[in-house]
Amino acid sequence: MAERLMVALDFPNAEKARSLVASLQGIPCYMKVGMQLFYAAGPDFVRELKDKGYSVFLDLKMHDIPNTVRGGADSITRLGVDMFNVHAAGGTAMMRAAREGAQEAVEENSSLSLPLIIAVTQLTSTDQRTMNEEIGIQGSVEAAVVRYARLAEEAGLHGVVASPLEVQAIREACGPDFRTVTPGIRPAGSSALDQARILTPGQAIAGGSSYIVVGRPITGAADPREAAQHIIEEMMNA
Ligand SMILES: O=C(O)c1cc(=O)[nH]c(=O)n1[C@@H]1O[C@H](COP(=O)(O)O)[C@@H](O)[C@H]1O
Repeated sequence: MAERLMVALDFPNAEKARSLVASLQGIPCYMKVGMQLFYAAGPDFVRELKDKGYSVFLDLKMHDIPNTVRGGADSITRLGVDMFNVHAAGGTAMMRAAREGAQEAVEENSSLSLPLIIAVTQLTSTDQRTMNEEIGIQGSVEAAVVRYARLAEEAGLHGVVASPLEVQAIREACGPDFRTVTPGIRPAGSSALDQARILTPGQAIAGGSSYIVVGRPITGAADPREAAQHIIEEMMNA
């Protein structure tokens, strides 16, 4: 079950991230490297995690013209990561380009395997009002997420990032093999902070999430190891 927990290493430097990783030693969770850590510590830290045996999700949320995303996906795949993401809002041509870039890297290097390529739908910090009034997408968040999920599937991607609240609708639209990666996870009693569409770890797993992404409830805990173990227990009992 711990393999379905992705810990978001949102830290300003390698030293702080390394210390959190050390505190979780022996727990076979996925490690997620996002913009803050990657822009500071770069590819070397990703390789360090791979050398330690971790599965790595490189969360850089690419959103650019297809040619640029194809190149980005090629470079990311050469780092040997297990998963990376792009924004579904970039459209199917961009998502296809991400897949092609990753495939080209694998074809040129037989030691690599194709990473899971995942499309971000609506950020879990976005609520209904923001989506309708600011972003300008009408209808429910669930409908918008499902529409993006269908586009991602059509483009040959392996799954989506969404809130656990939308997992059932995504599964109905895209089937059981299509991965759902769900941030917006808050253990009972912990603060939502900037997240808008949240569920507990147990609710997310019971609802069918393939992976749950957890950052501050672990990284900001007084005892991160205990917090992670608690979450894994809750996942197992779900
Ligand atoms: O792609 C992501 O990982 C992501 C997408 C999304 O819609 N919402 C979201 O919170 N995330 C990431 O998931 C993590 C959630 O962290 P916490 O809110 O601290 O648990 C952060 O690293 C976010 O960048």
